[in-house]
Amino acid sequence: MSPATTMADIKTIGPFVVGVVVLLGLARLIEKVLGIQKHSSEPPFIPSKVPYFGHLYFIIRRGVSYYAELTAQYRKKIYSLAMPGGRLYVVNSPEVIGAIQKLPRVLSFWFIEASLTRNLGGISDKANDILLDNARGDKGSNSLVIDGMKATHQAMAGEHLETLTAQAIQRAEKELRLLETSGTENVVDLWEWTQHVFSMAVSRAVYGPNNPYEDLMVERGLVEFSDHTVTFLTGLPPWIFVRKAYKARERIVSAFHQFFAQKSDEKASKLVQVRAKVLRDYGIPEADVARFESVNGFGILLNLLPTAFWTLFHVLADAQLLEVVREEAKAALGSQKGDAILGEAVDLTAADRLPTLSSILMESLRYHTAGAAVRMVMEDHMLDGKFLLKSDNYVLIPNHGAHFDTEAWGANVTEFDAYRFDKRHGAKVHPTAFRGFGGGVNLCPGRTFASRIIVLIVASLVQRFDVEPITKSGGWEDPGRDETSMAIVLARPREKVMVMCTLMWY
Ligand code: HEM
Repeated sequence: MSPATTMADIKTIGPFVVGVVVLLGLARLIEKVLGIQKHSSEPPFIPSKVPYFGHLYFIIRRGVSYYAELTAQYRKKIYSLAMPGGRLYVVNSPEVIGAIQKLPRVLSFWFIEASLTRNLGGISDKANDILLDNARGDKGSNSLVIDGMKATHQAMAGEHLETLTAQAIQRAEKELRLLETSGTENVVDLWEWTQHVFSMAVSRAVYGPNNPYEDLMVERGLVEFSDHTVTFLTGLPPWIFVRKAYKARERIVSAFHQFFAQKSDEKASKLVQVRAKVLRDYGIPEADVARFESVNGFGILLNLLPTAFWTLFHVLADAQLLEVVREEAKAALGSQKGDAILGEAVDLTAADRLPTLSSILMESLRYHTAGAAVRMVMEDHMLDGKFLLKSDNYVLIPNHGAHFDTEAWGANVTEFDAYRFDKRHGAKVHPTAFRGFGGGVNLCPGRTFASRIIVLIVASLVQRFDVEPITKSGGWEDPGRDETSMAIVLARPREKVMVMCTLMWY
């Protein structure tokens, strides 16, 4: 290197280095003045290269992969990250998750659900005050969120579950028939198709004959809206920062305004009726009832769609597995041409006789996990007598930690094992290591409904169609994972999967 080049380098790099040193010094000073007071009993604090702002910066830039990296590097069951305004406790071990699940009121999900609805749904101040009243649980055991959850669990069980399942598969059957009648060979984008079929099936079952999601703009609008969840939650005006998503939300809200104004809820499922009743009993203004329902779309649809996609993809992409599933489907639904039709006559208990498909569904949830559960610490608490959690901070449970824990899942934890959840293959599932449907009191009330319709619809599809990939290699190719959505617990496919569907019976 010549002396001239060295001088030039020093001239350019010099001010940069000075700038970095000044910024680091400033950050250290800010940390000293504004930083949190750490307690020795709190979970160990992970250092950051950049004081005060470092962890926050990497969380915003890298999302869940940042926690995965820290977990691999420090190997802690639970650790703390100091950040502006507080700390984040990150949990990685099924054992600690078990302790957290026993404390739903101290480590609350319901409080978070109540706090987020204002910005997400754009509800009025009056509705927000009612929603937050006793959300901390210090005025007895009733609140809008808790009573709404109780009603939801009841409306998703027993005879209501049967009705929901029957209506969902009948609506899916319409889409399968469309595929049958639009030619013997059809080119389909598998992710687009799966989203449409399952969105129609679930929303028809939930909202009845006047289902607002039958409008394609409303159906697609939910994804546009949910993809900008984080911006909505910041409280920044969405009509300026995420205009398209804001318009999509308002379109959904307006569709639900019309839905309730026309009393379509009276023809909808028990779930819609009881949720609207709880809101009205608590005095929520009618205009806000539609806004609450626009956010409910997140819970009933967004996780279900990628679960259905990955279940279908793994069955189709493995010829041996496909044969096993076809045999199973024949035995469960019947072997005659008409038996795989999901009409009124279909026996819903067939869903319980599809163990390989059910195992593939669960393994899809484990393997493609991308999200995290969040809890608010409502009061200072010594977790399991070992770790002090300070009030008004968040606990984060990135599902990846539990789903890829070698102690819980064994040496093949990084492989997709279709039979991992199949009891006939000796499956023994660790009670808190599987987070696909959450756990404890916050266990997903829609899990049986979602699992049943996915296995029944996939079973019917593979009995009626040959599905071949359209790729250069001619074989199935992994579409990769899109983990950008903060609203869901598993990844969506990153690349398109184009397929040719050929009807088998004609
Ligand atoms: C494959 C589809 C689904 C998946 C993977 C899924 C996943 C989950 C997960 C992981 C949680 C726990 C969240 C946490 O603990 O932080 C949850 C809770 C919930 N899910 Fe689902 N869900 C699915 C379908 C549904 C459906 C169809 C409904 C419709 C009723 C639903 C309604 C709910 C509700 C209301 C909760 C909150 C429960 C509570 O806080 O007590 N889910 N779901």
